[in-house]
Amino acid sequence: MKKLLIIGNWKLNNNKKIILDFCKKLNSYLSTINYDHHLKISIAPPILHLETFNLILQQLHNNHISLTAQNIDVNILGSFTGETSISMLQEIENIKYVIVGHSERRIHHNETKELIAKKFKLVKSFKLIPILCIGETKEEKNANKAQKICKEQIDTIIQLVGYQAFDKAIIAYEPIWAIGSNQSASTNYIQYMHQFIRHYISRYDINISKKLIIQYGGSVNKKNALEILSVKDVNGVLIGNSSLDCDQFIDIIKCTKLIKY
Ligand SMILES: O=C[C@H](O)COP(=O)(O)O
Repeated sequence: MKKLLIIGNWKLNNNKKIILDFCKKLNSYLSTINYDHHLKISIAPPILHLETFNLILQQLHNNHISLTAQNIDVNILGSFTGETSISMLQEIENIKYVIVGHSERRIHHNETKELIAKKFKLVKSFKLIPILCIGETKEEKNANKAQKICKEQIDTIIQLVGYQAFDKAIIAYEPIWAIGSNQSASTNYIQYMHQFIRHYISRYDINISKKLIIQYGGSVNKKNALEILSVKDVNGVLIGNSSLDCDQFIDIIKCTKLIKY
């Protein structure tokens, strides 16, 4: 049975009232099912709401939902107005994962591969789990460069941290053209890219590659989740829009029960 990690990335959405309702509903659903420990569920609210989310989870005696940070600064402390550091995040009890290199940060905040590698290293050194987002643009896909782009994004991490960095790390393959488009990549294409990523890591270490969690992200919804999660080399999904609605998020979780191994 493969491990599955389902994460809702709320990006810049939702408020305290919605968090409360969402947590109650999701927690009560999870407490009614026979919880499968091959399945992990996490939510990445805006950083401002992580502490609120955490307090609500504690009040609900939650055992099933962890928290993910959408980003961190590359500095640990100092004069960096407006930033949040990894050491501050580490104080929040339920935080487990940190997203690094999301394409929206690469594009809108000019994050370079080198900066992302530094953030990845920082997350590892603070014993949290980095989720490295990689993926190509439509133009790069059309030019047959998708694998080259993903390889380069992985290589920058390996150059700074070594291939061992991918032990207990996560890669989220998110083709930029599929994000927020309502049109996910086809399952054949997802397997083609995920297999490539796993094979690429296996050239360094076969055991790390076998255990590597590779999530898919890009217009996952309750209609396509089952077929995407059933793809051989998919170990979970990173969900944007469809994670904002708790009912739809629960429907996606329900799909994990239907996967045929
Ligand atoms: O982090 C999530 C991804 O960017 C996917 O977003 P989406 O599900 O809205 O396409």
